[in-house]
Amino acid sequence: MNDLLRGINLYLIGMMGAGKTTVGKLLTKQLGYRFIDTDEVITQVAGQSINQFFAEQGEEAFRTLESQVLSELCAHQRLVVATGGGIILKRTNWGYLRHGLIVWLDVSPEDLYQRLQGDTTRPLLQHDNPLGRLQEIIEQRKPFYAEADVKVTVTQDDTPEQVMSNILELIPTVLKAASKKTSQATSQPFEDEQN
Ligand SMILES: Nc1ncnc2c1ncn2[C@@H]1O[C@H](COP(=O)(O)OP(=O)(O)OP(=O)(O)O)[C@@H](O)[C@H]1O
Ligand SMILES: O=C(O)C1=C[C@@H](O)[C@@H](O)[C@H](O)C1
Ligand SMILES: [Mg+2]
Repeated sequence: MNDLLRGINLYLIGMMGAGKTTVGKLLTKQLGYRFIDTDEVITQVAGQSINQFFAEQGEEAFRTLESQVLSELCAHQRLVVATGGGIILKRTNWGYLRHGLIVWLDVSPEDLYQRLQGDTTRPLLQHDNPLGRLQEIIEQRKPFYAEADVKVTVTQDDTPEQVMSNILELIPTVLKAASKKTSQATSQPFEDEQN
């Protein structure tokens, strides 16, 4: 697997509570990679919690800092990056994410709700109807998440270890498909010349 990945970063995307942090940490052990969480970096850089940041500086300022953090991670290799749930919203972020392999953890709103019940650290869920809010956000974001290289559907019975091993199984299939495309593209001019 490490030979196949050649040190490229893995970017985990998905809704808040999808398991990016939990599964990301498991993946680093398996791959000998380092773990980075963009939300944690933002918290450190800003010197305040995500909730405080949203309340005092607003979501737009958060998104700007999030992009800045992501852009700096591209310079590094062998990282598993757990991204913030909304990282997919900015087009420019996709340019950074595409430096590595993008893995979408797709979890139903009902399962997310179960996991996040009582959690007060996600500002976008401080709402009268958090399940309805989750459903709404997922509907808006699905087309963006679906642009990932790998989609992993996570069911209620999948443990974090199972999710990790599903990801590790899927990665070679996309990497091989990509290298096939590249070799076909580079062999094309040659064939043209012979014709
Ligand atoms: N496969 C799983 N099955 C059951 N619970 C899980 C699974 N993966 C993660 N969890 C639990 O769900 C909660 C959210 O997980 P985690 O913090 O890893 O999500 P996240 O995607 O990093 O969220 P955020 O975007 O808000 O940082 C945690 O309590 C975690 O223990
Ligand atoms: O889904 C979102 O927009 C967010 C998810 C979290 O990871 C944090 O980045 C923040 O709470 C915003
Ligand atoms: Mg997280």
